[in-house]
Amino acid sequence: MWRRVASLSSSISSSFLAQTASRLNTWESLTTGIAQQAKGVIAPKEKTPFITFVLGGPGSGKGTQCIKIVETFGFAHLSAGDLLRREIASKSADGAMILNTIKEGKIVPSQVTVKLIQKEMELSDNHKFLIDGFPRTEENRVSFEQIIGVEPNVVLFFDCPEEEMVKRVLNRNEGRVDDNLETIKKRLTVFQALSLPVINYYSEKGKLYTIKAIGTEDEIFEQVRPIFAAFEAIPLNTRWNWNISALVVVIDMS
Ligand SMILES: Nc1ncnc2c1ncn2[C@@H]1O[C@H](COP(=O)(O)OP(=O)(O)OP(=O)(O)O)[C@@H](O)[C@H]1O
Ligand SMILES: Nc1ccn([C@H]2C[C@H](O)[C@@H](COP(=O)(O)O)O2)c(=O)n1
Ligand SMILES: [Mg+2]
Repeated sequence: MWRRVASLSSSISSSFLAQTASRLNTWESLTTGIAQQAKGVIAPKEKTPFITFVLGGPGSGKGTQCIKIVETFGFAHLSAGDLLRREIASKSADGAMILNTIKEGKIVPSQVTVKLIQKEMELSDNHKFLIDGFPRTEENRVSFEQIIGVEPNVVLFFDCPEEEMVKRVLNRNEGRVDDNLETIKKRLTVFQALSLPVINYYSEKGKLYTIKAIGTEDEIFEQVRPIFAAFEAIPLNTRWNWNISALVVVIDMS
């Protein structure tokens, strides 16, 4: 089990180390569910998680492209909207509140959504996550950082004209309660007001990859493919989080 974190460089700031140690501890806590399933045998995650946030307006093609990324690059796909819809279907305590929020085109309180994402991450054997439709707001973003304790490695933004998004959503035909003109208008307003600031935040951090989300599904995927191919090409020992692997030694005390 991972127990201690030791510095290789005296020039590393204590706050950096505290942040790094906190991230490792959080990832260790994410393994708890798996460890419990393994009947007391503690099984640490062997790899640092690689997190991709998938952003874009309603109908921009996030879910469609996530399926292709999963097929090609082996990510686990966690759709925030699907997790919320599952809560509604299971008639959980939050189900009615979530249904009303989605019908109104509004955003569900962050703690509810982040807890659902956290549970899925804990249960997954994968370490590469596509988190689709999240974070939709600054509150979502901060809540994820506080509860999960990690930041995304990559943020994809599917940039699509509004008329095209409306057309796609109205043609989707999956029986979604929010696929109607009235709710779509509200969702587009929420996207402009609350989601664009998150996209700008990641742009300033240098993590944003903007995809022109018009054309065929395959044409769009050809813009997505090189982003992940580039990460695949990075050598294993430096791939996921160079600052952690380069500066910190984790001593195995098991
Ligand atoms: N490039 C494309 N051209 C035409 N239609 C597309 C394209 N990509 C996806 N679609 C279709 O548009 C609809 C919306 O796509 P999708 O569900 O992937 O969007 P989304 O971004 O996940 O939307 P939401 O945020 O509402 O979940 C679907 O019916 C899908 O089949
Ligand atoms: N972070 C999120 C993601 C989704 N929701 C709610 C509100 C959305 O309109 C709806 C559908 O999501 P989608 O399937 O389009 O990604 O789910 C939210 O409140 N917070
Ligand atoms: Mg979707």
